[in-house]
Parts: sequence; C-alpha cells; structure tokens
Amino acid sequence: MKLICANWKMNKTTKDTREYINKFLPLVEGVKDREIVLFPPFTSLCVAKELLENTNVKLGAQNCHYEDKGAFTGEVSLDMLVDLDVSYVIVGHSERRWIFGESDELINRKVVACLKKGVRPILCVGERLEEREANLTFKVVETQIRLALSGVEEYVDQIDIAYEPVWAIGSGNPATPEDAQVVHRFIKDLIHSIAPKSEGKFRVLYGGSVNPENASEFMKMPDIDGLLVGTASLNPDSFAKIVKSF
Ligand SMILES: O=C(CO)COP(=O)(O)O
Repeated sequence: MKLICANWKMNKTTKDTREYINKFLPLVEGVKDREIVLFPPFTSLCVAKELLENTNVKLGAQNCHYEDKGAFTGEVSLDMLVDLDVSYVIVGHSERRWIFGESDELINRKVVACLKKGVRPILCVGERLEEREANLTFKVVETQIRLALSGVEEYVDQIDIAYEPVWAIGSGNPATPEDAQVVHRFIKDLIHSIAPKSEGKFRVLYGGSVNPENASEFMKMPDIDGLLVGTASLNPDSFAKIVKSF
C-alpha cells in the first residue's frame, strides 16, 4: 500500500497539533487505499495519540534512541514511543546526519532497535549536492543502505526507505520524478541483491520539496511507493491535497 508521510520537523505546539488534526481528519475521511502517517514533534505525540485513535491516520516519531532506558539526557526510547501508539520512526534523516552528526553505525543501531520493538523504521538516505555533482549518488546511497541494514538484511520487508536528496530538502527544487525513479529502481535492485529472499514488501518513498502540484507526478513513477513531505505537510489542507493527489 502506498505510504504518505508528514514530517513536521521542529514545528507545532500541542495547541497547533490539536488544531491541525481536527482540520485534517475530515479532509481525508474515508481514504483507506493508502497509509497516512503524521510525524509530530515528541512533545505533541500524546495529543496526537488521543486524536488519531480509531482513525485512518497513523502516528510516527521523527527519531528514537536505540537503548531501552538509561542515562541518555534528552533522548526518547522506543518503549516510550510504543506507549503512545507510534508505529513508524524516521531513522537517519539527513538533518540528523549532517546537523547532529549521526553516524551510519548509530543509524544501524536505531534500525535494529525499531525492528526489535515492532516499530517500522523509515530509513532516510540521500546524497548531498557536491556528491550529486561528482556523480556519487549511487555510491552514497548504496553505502548508507548497506551500513544501515547491517545484520538485519533478512528483515528488509519490515523496513521502508526514503530517498531524500539533501539538495532537494527545503529548497523548493525537487528532483525530477524521472531522476528520482532511477534512484528508486537502483535502491530496489540493491535491496533485492542484499536480501534475495525479500518479498518486496519494503517501500521506497521520495522526499524533497514535494507539494500538492508535483505529488501526483512522483506517484506516477513505477518505483516511487510513497512520499515523505516536510514543508508542504505543515498545512492540513496542503497535506490532504497531497494525500489525495493520485
Ligand atoms: O525532509 C523532508 C521530509 O523528511 C523533506 O522536506 P521538504 O518537503 O520541506 O523539502
């Protein structure tokens, strides 16, 4: 099933979250042929849990720690997230990698922890502009995927991937659907080579300046299985249009 995700990043108070969800739910009522997931900030998960209960919209978290508990100031464990009905976690977002210095090894630990707790990780991969210009896209994406999936290759059907070219995030300058399709195909071929027994239940989402005007063009591509939307998901009308655009 296609997967459409709203990554709110560091935006919205609990009041904003309540207002957003109360506006959003009626706009997507009855939409059952695609998965819709909201990723609010940690501080809004409790409110979102209550409002999304028994609806067609699921709840995700933007990050997690890999340990169950302990002296990790400021961190949030998967048990804490599962307690709030979180069923997806974004892992290895480029902002975690390049602003907060998350290593491939740390990202792998988080993927492993998500799988242990029955939470579906959305593993983010993507090249930076200088890597694209040096024709290193495939090499970068392959390295990120191999390292993130180390030791859990057999469980790829419980993982989703988001291809988010870093240069397209927040820039208003998305990849073309055709260019994204080429990388998505590469990712799928790579994963099938890493995990030959995979039944192909993993999905590869595109993220990077998706909006209501271009969403349907991405979703026409054969190997784009969903979208991970930032800026354009901050407005309920805009995100609802994306959800219903294809
Ligand atoms: O980072 C993203 C989603 O995780 C994409 O952000 P934008 O949609 O704002 O480019």
